[in-house]
Amino acid sequence: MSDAFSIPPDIVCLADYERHARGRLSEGAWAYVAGGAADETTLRRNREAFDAILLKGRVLGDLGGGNTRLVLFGETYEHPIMLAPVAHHGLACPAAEIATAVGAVGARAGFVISTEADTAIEEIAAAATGGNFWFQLYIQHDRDFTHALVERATRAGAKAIVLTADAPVSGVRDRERRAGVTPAILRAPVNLRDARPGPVPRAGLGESLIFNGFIDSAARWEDFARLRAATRLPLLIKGIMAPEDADRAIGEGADGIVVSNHGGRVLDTLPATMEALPVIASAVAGRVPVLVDGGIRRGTDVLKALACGASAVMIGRPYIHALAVAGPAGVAHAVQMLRGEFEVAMALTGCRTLRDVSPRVLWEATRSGQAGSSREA
Ligand SMILES: Cc1cc2nc3c(=O)[nH]c(=O)nc-3n(C[C@H](O)[C@H](O)[C@H](O)COP(=O)(O)O)c2cc1C
Ligand SMILES: CC(C)CC(=O)C(=O)O
Repeated sequence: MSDAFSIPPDIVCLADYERHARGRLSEGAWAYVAGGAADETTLRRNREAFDAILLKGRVLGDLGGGNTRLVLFGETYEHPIMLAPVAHHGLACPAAEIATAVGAVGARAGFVISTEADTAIEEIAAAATGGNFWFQLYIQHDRDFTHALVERATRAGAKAIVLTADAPVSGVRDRERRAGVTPAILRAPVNLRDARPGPVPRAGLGESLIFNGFIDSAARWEDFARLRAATRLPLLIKGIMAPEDADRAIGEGADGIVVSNHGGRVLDTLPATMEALPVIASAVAGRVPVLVDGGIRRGTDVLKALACGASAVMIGRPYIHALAVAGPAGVAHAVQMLRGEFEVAMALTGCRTLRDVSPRVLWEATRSGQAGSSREA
């Protein structure tokens, strides 16, 4: 019998964690974690886009002394794989974000704590000692509280703030509704306990719910400007899917952007992030680091993302699966496997360090758009 913290022996890749996790989570929790918006077109596409890109194998290069190290916002990371902000780790593991933080430190992975974490920021920070964590921000109706939250994360040692901008309203979550998921399956977000609640939007038959309530308190560019003025930490915007928004983000003082469609969970029929990345990286043209997430499941995906202009990648669902199956050891193991696969992919495409990763590792005919990596020669 395996207990919660032992790694099942048949796990050799991230898909194996997914298979095991499905058997461990309730039907509702599975629908919440695995699901995407509406018909899940974007969710599927995130994967398909990676598979459509082919690599160019290279031989007999001198790869001695290689490594996967990078510097991001002044901090050194051993590899470019980070844990994306994911709400409510308590769904997957009783120790919630504490377990994730321990696993992240073990695997030397940067960890982005969600605003909707199930654990106090300070407690997660204590568990993350020795590693780097960032804080993901959802701007709350109560703007003063929002700024106090950023201040808290800063005091706790966050190395960057990631403003998630792509979910001002919730996506159309058919899978969750079919599974009968209600907010009751989630713990109340502990870090938001002291926020002044906004008005509860209500709409009668024939009235607009979104435009009669939700959208009024949604974050805007003015909020970003206020945040920019209030924090000295590196500030990134997550959820950029248009080159125009990337350009504006940089113009407004963003230190980095995350090309993300929220794992296909918000607006269905957005392109895959790997379809958008080359276009956006080209518009950014090396002015700030570009990160990407969505559908990364193999080391070859990490290589493709970096070749298309990303400085680093984030994974979401895969580490939640690992957390559900094997707690902190699972998180560390999942990242370690992905990093190992990435190193194999680097070696077999002739890359000694991340500087060598460029569009040249991609088979020409399968490259979409033009990548604008600052590493490109
Ligand atoms: C269960 C779940 C909860 C999420 N919660 C958040 C969140 O609180 N904040 C956020 O910015 N993104 C959130 N995301 C999106 C992730 O940060 C990330 O963009 C996405 O999971 C990447 O795709 P992947 O799961 O295919 O790796 C969540 C994703 C999942 C699956
Ligand atoms: C609590 C939610 C807003 C978290 C989220 O971003 C998601 O479920 O995708």
